[in-house]
Amino acid sequence: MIRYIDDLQLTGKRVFIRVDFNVPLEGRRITDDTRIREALPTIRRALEMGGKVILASHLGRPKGADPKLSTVLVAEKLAELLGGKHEVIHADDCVGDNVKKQVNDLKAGQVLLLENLRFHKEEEANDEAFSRELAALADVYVNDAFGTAHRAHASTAGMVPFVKEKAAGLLMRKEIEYLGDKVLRNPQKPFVAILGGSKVSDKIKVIESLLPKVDALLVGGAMAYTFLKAQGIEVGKSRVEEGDKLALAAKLLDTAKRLKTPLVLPIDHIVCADIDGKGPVKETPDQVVPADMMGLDIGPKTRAMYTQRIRDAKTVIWNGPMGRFEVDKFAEGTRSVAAAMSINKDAVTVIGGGDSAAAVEQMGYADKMSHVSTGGGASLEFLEGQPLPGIKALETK
Ligand SMILES: Nc1ncnc2c1ncn2[C@@H]1O[C@H](COP(=O)(O)OP(=O)(O)O)[C@@H](O)[C@H]1O
Ligand SMILES: O=C(OP(=O)(O)O)[C@H](O)COP(=O)(O)O
Repeated sequence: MIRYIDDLQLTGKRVFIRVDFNVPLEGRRITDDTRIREALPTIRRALEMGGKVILASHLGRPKGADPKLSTVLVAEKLAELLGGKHEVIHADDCVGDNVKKQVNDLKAGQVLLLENLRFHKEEEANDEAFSRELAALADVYVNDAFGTAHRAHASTAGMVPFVKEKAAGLLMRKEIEYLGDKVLRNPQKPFVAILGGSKVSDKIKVIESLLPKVDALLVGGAMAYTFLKAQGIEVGKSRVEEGDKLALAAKLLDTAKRLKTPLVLPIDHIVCADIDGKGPVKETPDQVVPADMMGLDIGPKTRAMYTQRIRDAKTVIWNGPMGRFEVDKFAEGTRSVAAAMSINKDAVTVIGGGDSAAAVEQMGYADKMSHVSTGGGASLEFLEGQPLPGIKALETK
């Protein structure tokens, strides 16, 4: 059983909230603040409940203390997003006497954001002494960092047993509710999964786990070419995972056949000799990619077929773009899937993080989905059916 923040008494208590503020940066600019905005409900709730709020996150993958990856930038953005109603104090470390003093001095309504947890290598090593130091800052532990829940680190797992009370935050609750309850455990039928992106090897477990549950699995992106080649179809210069991945794709096609679950592949493509779309771009009449070309997006017939499947579904989960969407000429497949999902108001529509979440955000469809996960790797591992360490650590008997 997992308790949620609303189940606790927070008045006057030191509430340590593990958030995922690992936001994309360009120099000193945060290019997407979604993860900060998604943590606001939990932060506000903890403040309303009278807690002394301590926030902790990693940012990037620093080797030791790296000023370019200081959470100070995030503190500024957070203060702005809180509408100037709460003072956000930045601590220049995440453990030590200074931080302890800052925690003790916290006043009602103030928020303390700790320095990047990964400035200490002990965070990723899940070191016990470091975990105890973090735990010593808190009366209550709240995990709202779904995006990092697949990591067993000090702040997501190690420290939890050393804090008196523990609970999940509101974002964590939303992620578990959509990805777990509404998709994995109790999907309304027809249930359609759409998988794209580039690597079959990264998504193999998700495909295996979803095949017995879905009514159809639609494949797009570079991954489709590994499946087509495994069936002996000419794919030209398209990106393919060779060797044992072809055998793996063939095995998955067999599994789908045995389960009588349609594993649907593109029936036409947008092709070009150049991955960035320099040179002529063509539509193929069928599944075959010309020898000197690459398949870079699904074609119009495939778009229509996938749109129809999505239109008839009651649950849709999508992970991975349908083509090289970063180049406008190859973005139509990804856009049409996003559009079809956004129009189907009768369905639960869930985007499984990563590139597809970035694509729907960029294309303006994000607020039309039932849920857009804040986790890339985490949502994939969740959909594989694995218990995530950050969620497991919250379980009570
Ligand atoms: N047909 C294709 N050919 C080459 N690259 C592709 C193709 N389809 C998708 N991609 C690229 O795959 C990348 C995403 O792959 P991946 O990392 O597996 O997805 P995700 O991050 O959603 O899990 C994107 O950069 C996209 O441009
Ligand atoms: O951004 C994250 O993962 P994601 O890019 O897979 O969504 C998380 O913050 C985890 O970061 P990590 O992959 O450096 O452990």
